[in-house]
Amino acid sequence: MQDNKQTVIRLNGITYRYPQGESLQFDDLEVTSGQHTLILGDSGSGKTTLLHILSGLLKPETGTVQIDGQRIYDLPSRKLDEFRGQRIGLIFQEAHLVKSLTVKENLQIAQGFAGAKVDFDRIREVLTLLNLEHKAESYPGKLSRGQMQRAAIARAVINRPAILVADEPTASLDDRNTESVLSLLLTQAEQQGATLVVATHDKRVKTRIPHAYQVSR
Ligand SMILES: Nc1ncnc2c1ncn2[C@@H]1O[C@H](COP(=O)(O)OP(=O)(O)OP(=O)(O)O)[C@@H](O)[C@H]1O
Repeated sequence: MQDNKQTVIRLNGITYRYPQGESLQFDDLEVTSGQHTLILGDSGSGKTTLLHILSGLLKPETGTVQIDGQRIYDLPSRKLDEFRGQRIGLIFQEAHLVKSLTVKENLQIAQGFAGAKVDFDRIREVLTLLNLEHKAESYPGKLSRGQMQRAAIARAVINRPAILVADEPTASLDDRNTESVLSLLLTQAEQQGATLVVATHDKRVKTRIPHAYQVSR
């Protein structure tokens, strides 16, 4: 049911070098709306680096990153932060929820970062979708691992991003939890109209997301 094929991510001529590291080079990539994509590659090949680059967190040494047609590194940093908050939902290995804030407050600040007004109806809706409404007033330290993961997904989707970026979301999960996290990500992406980009080594993920991009050194 894809009614349009707009390009949501376009990477051209990307290279990056960490201080004292070797230069990482990435093939060009184009992802169209709804074309969920796996980022594959050996350990250390640069998958996390690429996710940071396409999310506006790490400026590449060369090349351009376009999200929804916007060259993101042409934006001044405040605008880039706002753009990221609006268009990109990030789910990294550590949940990075603010520990001193409740789950609900974490979602409020995510709305604030995107320059949006706090929308309690939306917060309630997302918490309900992710089966977390009973944890709205809990602090992250009081959540189980699975609840923490769902809270991270809630925060990632709260602003209805065009792109959902997840780094190894199933690492160290058993088959059952892998299946449930994958279903959650895919369902959330479908429901929110987002395109999913997932970096993984996990063979179990490959069967669910056929479009793949290979990172190699
Ligand atoms: N902060 C950093 N400072 C210096 N070098 C780094 C830094 N982060 C990553 N690197 C190096 O950059 C290369 C790519 O790392 P990256 O984390 O992107 O790989 P990856 O494919 O995500 O690996 P893994 O699958 O093991 O998580 C590696 O050689 C790594 O050692």
